[in-house]
Amino acid sequence: MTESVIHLHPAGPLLALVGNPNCGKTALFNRLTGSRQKVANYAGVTVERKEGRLKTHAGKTLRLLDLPGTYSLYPRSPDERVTCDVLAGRARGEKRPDLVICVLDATNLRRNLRLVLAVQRQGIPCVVALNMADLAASRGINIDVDKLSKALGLPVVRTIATQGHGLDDLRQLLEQREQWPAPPVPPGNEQDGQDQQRVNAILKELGLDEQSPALPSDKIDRFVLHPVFGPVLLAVLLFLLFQAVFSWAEAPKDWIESGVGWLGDVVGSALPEGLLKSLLVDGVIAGVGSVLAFLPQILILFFFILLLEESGYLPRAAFLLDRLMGSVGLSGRSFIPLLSSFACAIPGIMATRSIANPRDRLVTIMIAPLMTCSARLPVYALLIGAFVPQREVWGWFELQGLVLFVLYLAGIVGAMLVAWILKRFTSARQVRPLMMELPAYHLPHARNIAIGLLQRAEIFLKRVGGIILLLTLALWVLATFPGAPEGATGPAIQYSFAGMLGRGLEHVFAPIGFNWQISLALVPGLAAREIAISALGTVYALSATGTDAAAQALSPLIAQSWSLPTAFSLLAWFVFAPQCLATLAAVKRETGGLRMPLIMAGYLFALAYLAAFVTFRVSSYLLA
Ligand SMILES: Nc1nc2c(ncn2[C@@H]2O[C@H](COP(=O)(O)OP(=O)(O)OP(=O)(O)O)[C@@H](O)[C@H]2O)c(=O)[nH]1
Ligand SMILES: [Mg+2]
Repeated sequence: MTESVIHLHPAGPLLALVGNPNCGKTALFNRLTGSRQKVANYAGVTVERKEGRLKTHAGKTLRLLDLPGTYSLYPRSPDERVTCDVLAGRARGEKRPDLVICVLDATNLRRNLRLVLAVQRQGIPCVVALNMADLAASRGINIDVDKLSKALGLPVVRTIATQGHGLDDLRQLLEQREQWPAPPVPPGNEQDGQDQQRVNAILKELGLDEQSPALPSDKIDRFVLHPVFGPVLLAVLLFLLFQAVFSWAEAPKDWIESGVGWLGDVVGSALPEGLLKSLLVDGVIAGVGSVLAFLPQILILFFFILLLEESGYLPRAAFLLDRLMGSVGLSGRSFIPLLSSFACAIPGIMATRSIANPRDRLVTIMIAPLMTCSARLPVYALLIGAFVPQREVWGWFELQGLVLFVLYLAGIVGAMLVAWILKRFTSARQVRPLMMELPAYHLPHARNIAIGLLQRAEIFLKRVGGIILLLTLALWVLATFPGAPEGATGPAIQYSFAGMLGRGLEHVFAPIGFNWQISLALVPGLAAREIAISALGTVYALSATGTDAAAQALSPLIAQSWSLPTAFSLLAWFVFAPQCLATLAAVKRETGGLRMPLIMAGYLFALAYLAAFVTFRVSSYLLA
């Protein structure tokens, strides 16, 4: 079937930011449009085109595109392809840009200028933003803007995107269409070596052709990338992270829990016995409130992730792990997508677009959900809080943090095993050296970290107030109706739809030690992992007999009613189970079909059941 596409472009000129990875395009984009797209100190942060609007002083609106970074216009990976397609006018539903803003990293003109020449050759009007002017100056690189402008035949503006310097000049340039020059087209083509000669000539003219001196970053790297100290440092960093997730979160978590408990008491005693009270106390407060308590832990996790991202450490870690990942048929390239998956598998799966090799990309997508995403954290924290005693081992390790570390490790080891097995089934990988840029180290800006944390809190609270609330309420309805028959003895929930469903599922899950409450909570938990917690909160609140039906903290409740093997088995289940529909949808989008998400769901469920079964049996035997 042939397909015809009608392009409907919004009116007005279209501008696009183009440049090498990590030169500050998104930082500029955010400043110019007031957006809050992700900025971080490694190559390959932006992997799709993002549109923003820029208001001119005259009141006109210009559309501005932020694009993935690229080294050349010969794309090697799906993210680079996005940029090349936009420049060639091949992007779906998008016209060719009317103006390209070439963003240059002033500290590395040699590499950055080549892309400018390639863009010029596309024949699109072009202006240059000479970004990272502060870093260049601090390294003693002085660039004569007028000379550069003359040499290229293009207007050049010096900018510092992080501080907003030079943006007024840039805006002025963007506002006056008359000033957008059709670029002089350089001779030859991108690959015939002429460009490199021209770049050399330009650098010579600017007096920048000598080697740059050793940088502070290089000195730091001698330690960070050291074959022995490097991995030790990485292990220590990760280990500290998990310790902090428990020890720092303790106090704020207690506050939230007692706040939720207090609210439950107040609402419970203010309302008369009845459906409304049950809805608010058992459904909203006991259910959703039990998830809310995990906000501090999530923020601490993200605090560390943001620090790693902003400092420039991430690509170094990728470098350190390249060998290790090579042994299971992956490369260090997969490290950043996998690490992003600790936040959430979806951006992780998107980030695989920067992997050039299609097979590596697919394998990385398939194992990304095994990385412990932040939605698992509440589940782990709940069970660890309930079953693992708070005490120190070997002097100063918190046992709870240690168990959490082991759970994260289990996910990683599982992922590596799966990658290794997939290697057996797919054609051999050509071994290529890892080519990855190591950006200069930055001290993370407190403001950026604060904004990042606020965004995370917002995402979490929106989830709590959105899908988690919705599904918990749906569960409350199912667990409340139909009511108990005359003369019933047990709590009403046993006679409800949810009770019946739970009892039915219990047959499936009994071999791995799950009771009917857990089996039931896993159903809404398919949509998102934390919902299993709010569902347990509601189910236990509704199961509570007697008069003290006020919202009780979930943790002591399950500590009383579950056996230790059941808790371990549920943890093992959550390490593997694909309890997240949004991830499967993302896999469908990125692989272009239902095949991969179905295979993924199948293998993950099988693995989860197996792991939970073994865990349950072995721990029951050992603890008997
Ligand atoms: N010192 C300094 N840092 C900057 C400047 N502009 C951006 N940065 C930092 O450089 C890093 C990369 O910025 P991004 O905006 O994410 O870069 P990008 O070009 O969008 O990168 P990709 O999306 O990976 O292609 C971040 O850590 C920014 O904070 C600047 O002018 N000066
Ligand atoms: Mg970007």
